[in-house]
Amino acid sequence: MAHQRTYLVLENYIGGKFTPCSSHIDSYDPSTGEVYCKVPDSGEQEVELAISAAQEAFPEWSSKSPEARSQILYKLADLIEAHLEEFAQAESKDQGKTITVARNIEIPRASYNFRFFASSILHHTTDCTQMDRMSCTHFTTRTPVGVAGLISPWNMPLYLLTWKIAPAIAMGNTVIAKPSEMTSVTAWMMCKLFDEAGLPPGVVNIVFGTGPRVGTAIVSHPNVPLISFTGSTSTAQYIREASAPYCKRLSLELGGKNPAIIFDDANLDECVSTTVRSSFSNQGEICLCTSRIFVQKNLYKAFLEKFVEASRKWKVGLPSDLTANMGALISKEHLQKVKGYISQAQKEGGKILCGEGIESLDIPDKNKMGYFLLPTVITDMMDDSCCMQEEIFGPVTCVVPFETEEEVIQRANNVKFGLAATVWSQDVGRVHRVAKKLHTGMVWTNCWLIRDLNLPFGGMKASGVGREGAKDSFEFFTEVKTITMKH
Ligand SMILES: NC(=O)C1=CN([C@@H]2O[C@H](COP(=O)(O)OP(=O)(O)OC[C@H]3O[C@@H](n4cnc5c(N)ncnc54)[C@H](O)[C@@H]3O)[C@@H](O)[C@H]2O)C=CC1
Ligand SMILES: N/C(=C\C=C\C(=O)O)C(=O)O
Repeated sequence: MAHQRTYLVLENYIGGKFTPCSSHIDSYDPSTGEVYCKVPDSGEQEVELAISAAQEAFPEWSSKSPEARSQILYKLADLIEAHLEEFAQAESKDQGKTITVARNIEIPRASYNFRFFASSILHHTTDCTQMDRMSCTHFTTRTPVGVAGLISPWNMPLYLLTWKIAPAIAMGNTVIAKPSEMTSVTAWMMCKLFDEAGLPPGVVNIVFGTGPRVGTAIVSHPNVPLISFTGSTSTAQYIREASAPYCKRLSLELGGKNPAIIFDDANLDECVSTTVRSSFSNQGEICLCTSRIFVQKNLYKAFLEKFVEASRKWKVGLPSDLTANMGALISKEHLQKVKGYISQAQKEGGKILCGEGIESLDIPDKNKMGYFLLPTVITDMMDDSCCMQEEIFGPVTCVVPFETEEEVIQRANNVKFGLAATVWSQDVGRVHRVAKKLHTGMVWTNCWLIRDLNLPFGGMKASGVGREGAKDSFEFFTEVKTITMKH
């Protein structure tokens, strides 16, 4: 008898109920290249139902006290934490990331996102000014905006989705959310917890499917006044155009081409180990990953030697391997795209020092069709080459020398993106000068990716519009009104 394959079949979550979909998209296990899950291929009809459910839930949810909403968010955080291991296993299988990253970083952060905004809404204040000469007091009020459209990517699935859902509902909005069709499993699992957490039906609706069908229907819907999106700059451009007729409020968190600037007085061991991490964490699939490393001439040779040695030790393995530093990339297409950049670099005169084409992968036979790639270090690249200008979003990084502070600032700024940078030096004055002159939304000095969720997260130039964080998300997810009282 022929062996019948069984798949994990996801359902939309609309108005507090799981609703099946008649057609599905194949979702692949990146470590084997095999289909293991079927994701609803929803369209306009499902989006309409979800927006209606969100509109219906809005009056009651938005009039709840912050304390009441906060309790529900805390409960949801507790429930995610109680199921941490199931979420971590599912995220690692669905995305290809290591179980270590899913278990120790991403799922705990998804739970913390709810806890963070559950607390932060209890401490909001609004502005008030006095105008005694006119016998007036002015003050502002803030109210939720309405139905929030939230679209998230595949690189940190639950972590980035909850970073949007938590502030949106904490401030009293209701939600239609669309995770990436490539990584929908943990969002679906989270829906199973909403009822137990006490979230009323319709407050969060999740519609699974592709960008062109579900995403387009959300961003061009007149009853969704606000869109928060994380993903590529090209999709963001489309969203700006599609939403323009409705004057929607947009928060766009996009790609980066993040420089590491390493001066010759930097602590070499620390900057090598952190820059390996910043280049290759999560397979280089984080918008904050370093992909251009500028090293001051006197340190260049020593840095390169140690950096290549450390990159070779950055172990690629199965996502379930506890000793692996890196798992599989998200998809076959993405793997081809990243490899394409490496070939292009060689055509443009680049020299590959380790990784793709130099060493071989050590992966079990049953995973040979998985989307694995070794951490790859390239030198001898011109600043205007593809690999130095475009977002690769994979484990590929370029190392180039520089001589002076002025020169490196100009070269680091010479890309269309402006998300994040790292600066390495023991000269405090220099660190401050350089950080101020970089055209990026975030600068980490002598460290990387240490986050205070209170402070603004986001980029300049093609890296985005708007910021997320305690105060910024409060402002984005609420409508402000100025009231003047004459007395
Ligand atoms: N966090 C980041 O900065 C991310 C950057 N990227 C960059 O984008 C490149 C392409 O990756 P993609 O998966 O194609 O990113 P993408 O921007 O197309 O996908 C992000 C989200 O947008 C949705 N989407 C796609 N088309 C849409 C549309 N027309 N309307 C509304 N939503 C839409 C997707 O379904 C997904 O949920 C990557 O190689 C990487 O360079 C991708 C994902 C995350
Ligand atoms: N937005 C992304 C990463 C965020 C990291 C953080 O909030 O700590 C991304 O990769 O798109």
